[in-house]
Amino acid sequence: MNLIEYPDREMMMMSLANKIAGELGSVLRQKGRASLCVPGGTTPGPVFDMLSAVDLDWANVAVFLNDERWVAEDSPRSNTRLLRQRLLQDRAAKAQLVPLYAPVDQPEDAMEALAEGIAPHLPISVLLLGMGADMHTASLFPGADRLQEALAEDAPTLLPMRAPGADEPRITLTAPVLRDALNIHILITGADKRTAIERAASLPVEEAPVRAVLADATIHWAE
Ligand SMILES: O=C(O)[C@H](O)[C@@H](O)[C@H](O)[C@H](O)COP(=O)(O)O
Repeated sequence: MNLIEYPDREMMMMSLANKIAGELGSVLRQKGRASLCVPGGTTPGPVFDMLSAVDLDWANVAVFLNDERWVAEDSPRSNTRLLRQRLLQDRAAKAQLVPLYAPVDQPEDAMEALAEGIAPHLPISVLLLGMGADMHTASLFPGADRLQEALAEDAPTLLPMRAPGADEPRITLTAPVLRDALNIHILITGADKRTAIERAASLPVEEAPVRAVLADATIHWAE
């Protein structure tokens, strides 16, 4: 497992923001455009703040979430809201936000249209993921209703997901789409998540969905 341990969170966030900016810059130089796929949740905010100030050709960067909670965009639980507030600011305000949410009742009602929006931006140039202590990543939760479908090699780009560990219905990128990313980073903090990711390496993917991306990922950890 490729895990980098940092002396503290601030150094980790700075170093990761630099790494992501470097990888985006190199894809932009090669292809003229790039995509950045990021998690919501409580951990990545400081990386977003630092990235938003970086001098990059943001106008040619498509930004989208790993997964979204099916709540209105003004809900404090909305990952899209977090993206708008913390990443799509300053220089990064020029980036193109590709939605993973639409104001309809259920994720099923918007899934096809949202997947069509994502398709032109695949494969993902830089993928940043979070992880829960239950070893879920994106909304690939252990025990989720459509986990098997989302782990399949021929999974569609997006799937709706409902899980005991999730408060609301979700929509998520599926395992093959995540795994195809050119650069994969997992950002975790705290002793619980360190233990969890180490356990994940020896568990079946159905019990530890993060395992679907582990082989190709760099894990960034600080206490
Ligand atoms: O919408 C979400 O919840 C995320 O995208 C999810 O996969 C997240 O990365 C983990 O749950 C970790 O969340 P924390 O950083 O809040 O622990």
